[in-house]
This record gives sequence, C-alpha cells and structure tokens, in this order.
Amino acid sequence: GSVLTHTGACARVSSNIYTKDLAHRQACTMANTIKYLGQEEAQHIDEELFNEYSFSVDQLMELAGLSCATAVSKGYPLQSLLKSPPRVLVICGPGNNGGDGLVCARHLKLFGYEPSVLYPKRPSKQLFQNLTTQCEKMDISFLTEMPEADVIDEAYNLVVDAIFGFSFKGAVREPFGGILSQLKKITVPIASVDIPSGWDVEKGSPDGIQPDMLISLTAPKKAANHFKGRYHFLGGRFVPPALELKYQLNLPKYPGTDCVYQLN
Ligand SMILES: NC(=O)C1=CN([C@@H]2O[C@H](COP(=O)(O)OP(=O)(O)OC[C@H]3O[C@@H](n4cnc5c(N)ncnc54)[C@H](O)[C@@H]3O)[C@@H](O)[C@H]2O)[C@@H](O)CC1
Ligand SMILES: [K+]
Repeated sequence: GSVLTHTGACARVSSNIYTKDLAHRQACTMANTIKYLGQEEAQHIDEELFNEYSFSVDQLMELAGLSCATAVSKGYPLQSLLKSPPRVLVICGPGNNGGDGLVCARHLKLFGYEPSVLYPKRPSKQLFQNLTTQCEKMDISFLTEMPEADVIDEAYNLVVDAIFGFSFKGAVREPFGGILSQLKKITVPIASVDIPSGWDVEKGSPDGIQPDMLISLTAPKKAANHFKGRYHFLGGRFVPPALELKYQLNLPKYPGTDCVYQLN
C-alpha cells in the first residue's frame, strides 16, 4: 500500500463549505498523500539539504543510520531473534547508502545486537574512514568476503542491505552482482536502507532481492511502490518544514520524539 494519507490539513479546512465539492476533496486528499520521489527529485532534495540548508553529510548520515537501527530493533526485537548471539550482517556499498549502513551497524551494537560488516569497496574520503574506525573500535568485525547464502542463513538473524541508494543506475557492477545473487537465495530477512539494492530507483525490479523491511529515508522513492515486504518505515527525521513544503513531501507526523514512522 503506497497511498497513505494523513488528515491534519484536510480536517482544518473541512468546515469550509467549498470542501463539500468532491473535486476539491479529492484534490485535498491528493495534496495530503505522502510523496514518492523520483530519482532526480531525491537528488535535488539531497543537494538542497547540503547547499542551501548547510547540513553536513555526517549529520544527516548519523540520523539516517540511527533511524535504520531503530527500525530494525522495532521489526526484529532482540528477544524475538531465533539465533543467539544476535548476529546481524550489514552489507555496505561504495556511496552514502553504505555510510548509512556503517552508522546503522554502530547503533545496532549499542542496542545489543552483534553486527558484522561487509564493506568490499571503500571510498578514500575521510568520512568513511572515520565511520569504519568507529565500528572497529566498537569491536564490530569486518568480513573479508561475502559468505555463501547457506552460511548466512545459519549464522545470522537478518541482513541489512546498505549497498545502493537513490544514486544507483545501470547494470550492477562486481563485486556487488555476486553479493546480490547470494542475497536472492537467503531465507533470513533483509532490511533495505532507502532502496532495495539493485532495484531501479523508480520502477523497482521484479527479479531483484525481496526485502522484508524497507527504511525509506527523507521520503519514499517511487520504487517503494513495488515493495512487498512486511515492514515499511520512514526515517531521517531531519527535513526542515520549508523544504518539506517546497517539494510537497506531505510527510506524516512522527510520533512524539520517535526517529521512525511505520508506514505499513
Ligand atoms: N537526503 C539525503 O538525502 C540523505 C541521503 N543519505 C543516503 O545517501 C544515499 C545516496 O547516496 P549516494 O548519492 O552517495 O549514492 P548511493 O549510495 O546510492 O550509491 C552510489 C555509489 O554506488 C555506485 N554505483 C551506482 N550504480 C552502480 C552500479 N550499477 N553498479 C555498481 N556500483 C554502482 C556509485 O559509483 C557510487 O559509488 C541515499 O540513498 C541515502 O541512503 C543519507 O546518508 C543522509 C541523507
Ligand atoms: K540499499
């Protein structure tokens, strides 16, 4: 279910007689539907957050990664896990989606999970080196190669997919093709950060991995319309209201101080 409405604004105008008009009410409902972003729009919002609103990547990545770890802890609470110790495999790609994965791994460790990280293509930027050091200093192990699907099923409770986000394009290049083909074979759940990796950001991918959880950051991308897993969370509670308004994101109201909102 991709169409989600929240009623705040409509409720405010419903006393107005003109809202009795059906077309107006439909427009009102449309206007209050959470927006699913195209690839370019997601990239524009990203640039605007950094260039106009002066956020640093580190700041937003910390909140994004914290949201992911929080969503994982809600969908797969420690006490519900079948395998002990509570191992989680976090697979990180070469861009900022991979950075979110490193932050997520660190928070999962703080939450009591035992994350291991696979990080096969490491960018030279200081940010990613720092995030890697922070994980290492917290005794999070880094794997040297992708385990086979049956090994993952045996050793881990779930996999966090932080391989590609909204900048993914074209055919998957190695080593990620091999990694994704193992992920298609596993039976433990996959929690995908922002986009199920390997999926077209707008059209999805029927033959791709089928995550059990999707954590959409900032706002869902169009690919989320094709998500069939059990849990869809929204995270990245850092969007300034003016930016939300400009792009008509119509984000739902996060409960209290929560950093995630469960869409379904
Ligand atoms: N609003 C925001 O806008 C935020 C975005 N964040 C994260 O940043 C992500 C976007 O990050 P990036 O723009 O760095 O990009 P991605 O992390 O989506 O991926 C880009 C990387 O993947 C590689 N790549 C692209 N297509 C490939 C292919 N076909 N085969 C192999 N490699 C491929 C690129 O060379 C690049 O290294 C989001 O999805 C989200 O997870 C968060 O960190 C914080 C806030
Ligand atoms: K991903």
